Amino acid sequence: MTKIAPSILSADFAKLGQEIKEVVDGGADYIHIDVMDGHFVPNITIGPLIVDAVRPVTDLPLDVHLMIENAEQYVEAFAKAGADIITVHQEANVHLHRTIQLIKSHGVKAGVVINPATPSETIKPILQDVDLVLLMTVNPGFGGQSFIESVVPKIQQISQWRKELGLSFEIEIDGGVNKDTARTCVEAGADVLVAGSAVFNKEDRKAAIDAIKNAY
Ligand SMILES: O=C(CO)[C@H](O)[C@H](O)COP(=O)(O)O
Ligand SMILES: [Co+2]
Repeated sequence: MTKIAPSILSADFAKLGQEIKEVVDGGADYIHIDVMDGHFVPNITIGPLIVDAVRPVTDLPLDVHLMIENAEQYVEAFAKAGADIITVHQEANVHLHRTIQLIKSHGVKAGVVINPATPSETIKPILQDVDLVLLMTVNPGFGGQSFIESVVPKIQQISQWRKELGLSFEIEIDGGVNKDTARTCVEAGADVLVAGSAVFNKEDRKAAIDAIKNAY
């Protein structure tokens, strides 16, 4: 069963707890939290303080997507705040293997992320060490962008390598996922779909989640 991870980037932050409860009740599997630093991406969003604040709201896994430089400096704070999964960008982590091991040392699942223009080959050496691979289908930084179709062959490639290497990491897709693009992702091998605007920009969150789930 493919999982849905609503991204709180498109939620109303003035009532974040209530917003999260609505997607939990609506059938969400993970809560996706987009952390941006204004350096790696041209936007600033959430820090460990907010992760700590939402931790008591739900028992669902908190899936923390770090779009930041110097991620290793902040891993401990996000782990202590209650992250269950921490993903870091290949493009922003020169010592990627070290950062992945650091995340795991805190008892948190570790994932690697690549941007749409980054080739899959750049993460092949780390596949055996990760719990999750996140493929961006938009350029990171903002919600509400259009799905970049040319990433689909990378989903197929990562799925094929997972099979050939006998690995069991999850494949997550992030950016422009909605009821029209979900099926392509799932057919290519996705296990987890992040959806921000397609869920939080709709009045009825359960109906929005169901519409995505019913599309594949
Ligand atoms: O990482 C992200 C942006 O960098 C977000 O998770 C993503 O864009 C979700 O928003 P939407 O579903 O509206 O595209
Ligand atoms: Co994200």
